[in-house]
Amino acid sequence: MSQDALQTNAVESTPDEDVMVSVRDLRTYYEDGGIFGGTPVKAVDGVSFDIKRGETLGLVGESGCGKTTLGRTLLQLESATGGEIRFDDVDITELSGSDLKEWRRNAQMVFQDPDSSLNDRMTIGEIVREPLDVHDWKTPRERRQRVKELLDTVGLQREHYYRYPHQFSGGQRQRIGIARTLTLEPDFIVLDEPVSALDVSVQAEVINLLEELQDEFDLTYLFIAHDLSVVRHICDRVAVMYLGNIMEIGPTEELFADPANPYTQSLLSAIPEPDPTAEKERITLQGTPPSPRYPPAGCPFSTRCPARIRPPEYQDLDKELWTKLDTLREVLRERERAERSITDRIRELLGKESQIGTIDEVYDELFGEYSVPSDVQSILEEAAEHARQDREGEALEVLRAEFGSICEGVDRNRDEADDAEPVQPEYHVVSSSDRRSLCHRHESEYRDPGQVLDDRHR
Ligand SMILES: Nc1ncnc2c1ncn2[C@@H]1O[C@H](COP(=O)(O)OP(=O)(O)OP(=O)(O)O)[C@@H](O)[C@H]1O
Repeated sequence: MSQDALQTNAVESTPDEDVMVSVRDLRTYYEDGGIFGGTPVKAVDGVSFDIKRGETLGLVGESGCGKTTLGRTLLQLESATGGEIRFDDVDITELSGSDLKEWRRNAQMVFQDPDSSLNDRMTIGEIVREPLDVHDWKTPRERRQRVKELLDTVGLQREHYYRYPHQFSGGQRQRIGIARTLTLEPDFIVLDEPVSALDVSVQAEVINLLEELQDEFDLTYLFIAHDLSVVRHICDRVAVMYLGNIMEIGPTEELFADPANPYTQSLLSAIPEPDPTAEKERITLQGTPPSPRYPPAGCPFSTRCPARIRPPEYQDLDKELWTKLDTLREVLRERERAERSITDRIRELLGKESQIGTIDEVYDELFGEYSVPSDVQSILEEAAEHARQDREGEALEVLRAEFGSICEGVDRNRDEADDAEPVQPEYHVVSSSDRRSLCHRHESEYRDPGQVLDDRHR
């Protein structure tokens, strides 16, 4: 591992013989292919973690946070833009040609949707046998024999060899997909939402099968899922992703029982409490996740964080006004990223009012009947001036410089040069089991995120 990787995003740094997969500062960007280069989508934006041999690491987070891209990059189905992926000490991002093909035998993927991942024109036998054919494994007779054994292993029958996918139920089809991934005896499998498309009644059967197979064949899993209760059941450790970053990673039970990161706390607060009298209020997140093409400066969660640190001079600002300022910034971000339609642009050119609504209407709605202190008012005026000229980015910069904190990358202890790099959050060890969380709140001069959220939401 390079020293650089350690410093930029060290999630886990202790060398461990049990480590099978070691990921350091991994980035996967999708370029948009435009002739001018364009701004890439930062689907995975600098993650570091280890997966131990035989364990199941869960990967959770809202839609679009980069889970599938990360899983696909680990298998080299997407190329990494930067960083390292070591499997048993071989950096697989450097492999190509026959070395990559040979390595691929060790690592497979089970997909969410068994309907679209199975070719309806092939028999079950052909589908499961295909990886053996590609790798020219032994004789055709031995291949047939191996496939029949695998059908047995995943709870199907040998006679199913000559049938077609449409003759099977969703759960059976997922078993076929799983049999196919096992053909080349892999060590590592990425399970991408393997039960989300199945009826609840068959989800448990497939989960049980995956657990049995793990024991029988010493498999190591990366388990990608939306359903947090399934993750809690099956995973040894969990990584919580947001906007291409891992916000928290640690042992499952501990992370569910006592989440440290404000994002994990928000995500888990959406799970219904088994005890309806429990006094836990749901944390409702403001706005939508930012575009991974334009992640915010500083902490990736800063635009929505319910525990965001305020600058000292605004510590006592009225909560309602603070929320309105947050809403204004969210509106400006939306306007900044709104792809204005051609008609909109023509209307503007012709001097007609834009459909997005003028910034003055927004201001009126938010602050019209509110008595804003004069120091805040003058900043709002300055921002409005930019926004009226469609310079939302500059308006946002004015607001960030004044109301932003370390969470948004603003370091108030240094003279902010125009080109100063925003301050990035670092990982903090938050438990004796080496659980880590990416949040400035864990620094000693701030109140812990849990305390802040307790005050505000419980
Ligand atoms: N081939 C691609 N080209 C460009 N952008 C992509 C591509 N694949 C994914 N993305 C973008 O990368 C980001 C991460 O997507 P990804 O599918 O990895 O997220 P996810 O967490 O797996 O989402 P979901 O839970 O909905 O499957 C998204 O903004 C997505 O739109």
